[in-house]
This record gives sequence, structure tokens and C-alpha cells, in this order.
Amino acid sequence: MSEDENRLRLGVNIDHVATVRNARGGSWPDPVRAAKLAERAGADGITAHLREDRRHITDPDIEALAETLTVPLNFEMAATDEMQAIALRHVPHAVCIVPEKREERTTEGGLEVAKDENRLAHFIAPLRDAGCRVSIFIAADRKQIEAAHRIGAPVIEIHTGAYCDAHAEGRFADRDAELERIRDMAAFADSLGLEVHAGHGLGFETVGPIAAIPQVKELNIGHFLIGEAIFSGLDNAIAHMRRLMDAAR
Ligand SMILES: CC(=O)[C@@H](O)[C@H](O)COP(=O)(O)O
Ligand SMILES: NCC(=O)COP(=O)(O)O
Repeated sequence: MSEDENRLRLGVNIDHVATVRNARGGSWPDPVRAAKLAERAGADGITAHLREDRRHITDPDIEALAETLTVPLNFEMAATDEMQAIALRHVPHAVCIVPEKREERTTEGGLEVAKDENRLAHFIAPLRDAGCRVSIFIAADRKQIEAAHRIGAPVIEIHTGAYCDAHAEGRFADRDAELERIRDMAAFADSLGLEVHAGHGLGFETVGPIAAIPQVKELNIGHFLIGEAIFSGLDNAIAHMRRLMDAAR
């Protein structure tokens, strides 16, 4: 296996550049400019979440990203007909199916695959057949991982939010328990032949133990990097994150 194939990939999520832009309703800062900067800074991919309420990334953003990126686009989307049609129009490198609730501040939980297997199996089939790498954003839960495997998803992305929240709130025993659960479920998913990714809430203080999990092949990180960019620049924030990821392997 080439060194590249072993490299832990970093997907930079640029949603919250659009959050800042939308705060004034104008066109600055441009998420696409941020994506191009992230590419130059070493991002292995760009992740963008087109939410149903378009609170940050918009349809023109996705159009522009699909046209200009030179690294893979990971299109995060809810399991709706509207989003499926948009994905099939652009055929991004990857799609990640995520749960959405209008009232949530951010993605709170993983997709409830186990309760919706038949619909989701039919939902992802045309995306997979079109050539998109289909990922399911789920909790570190055996039942959900088994269901993701049964519906034919080749990739899962483990939600690291509970782990990161516990760290931020000083609940270190909870944090360590969450980390153990993520480690166990990454190994279990790998044993089923699933490719394992992880993301949500990761920052400089929390990325190391997740990056050290050998079965994890890709991290998607956004909110922390965009926040850190305010202080040190997006390129420096990405470079620092990259160093921490490499040091953990
Ligand atoms: C699925 C996921 O964890 C991220 O894409 C996250 O959803 C970022 O977008 P929000 O901050 O709008 O939740
Ligand atoms: N799927 C996770 C992602 O894309 C980035 O999440 P966050 O770092 O913005 O919380």
C-alpha cells in the first residue's frame, strides 16, 4: 500500500466561512476562496454541508465548489429528494448523509439508519451508482454501524461531538469513555469492511487520540479551524492541525 493510501486525510469543512458571510447577507468572505486557500494549505478534501435551511452553505456555493476545486468535494446532505437531486446534478467525489433538525444549532446526533434501512438503502443506491463515495454520518453505535453496512454504504463517519463536548466541559471520564467507544466501533466497522472516517467538534486539543485510531482514514474538521483562522490564518490553522494528525500516527 502506498504511503499516500496510509495517510490520514484531512477534509476541511468550510461551512462557517459562509456563516460569517451570511451574517451580513453579502458575498464576503467567500467560502470558495477559503476552499482554494485550504487546498494550497494541504487539505486533502473540502467538505460542505448544504443544509435544507441554507443557514450557511448555499446552492451557488456548491455550484462554484464543484466547478473550481482540484481536491475532492465531500457534499454533506440530508436524506431528502431535494438533496439527492442536487447531488446527482453535481456528482461530487463523495456524499455524506447526515441527520438534520431545523431547530438544532449543529448536527446533534448520528443518522438513525437502523430505523430507516429500507428507505436509506434505496436512497443511496443512485448516488453510489453515479460514482459518489457514499458515507453515513453516525454515532459510535454497533447497531447503526451494522445497519449502515447492510444498506450498502462503503464508508461511515463517526460523530465525535460527544467526545469533544465532554472534553470542553471538563467531563474527562465521560470523554475517555466516549473515546474508548469510538476506538471499539472504528475497529468493528473496519472488521465489516467499512472505511472509517470521523468528525464533528474536533480541535487541537481533541484531534490526537482520534487521529491515532489506526482504522480511521479521514477526519472532517471545520468549525474549530475557521474559528482558529481568525487568530492565526486558515493556512496556519490547517498546517498546525496537519502536524498534530501526523504526530499522532
Ligand atoms: C455533519 C457535521 O458534523 C458537520 O457538517 C456539521 O454539521 C457542520 O455543520 P453545522 O455546524 O451546520 O452542523
Ligand atoms: N462531518 C464533520 C464536519 O464536516 C466538520 O464538523 P465541525 O468540525 O464543523 O464540527
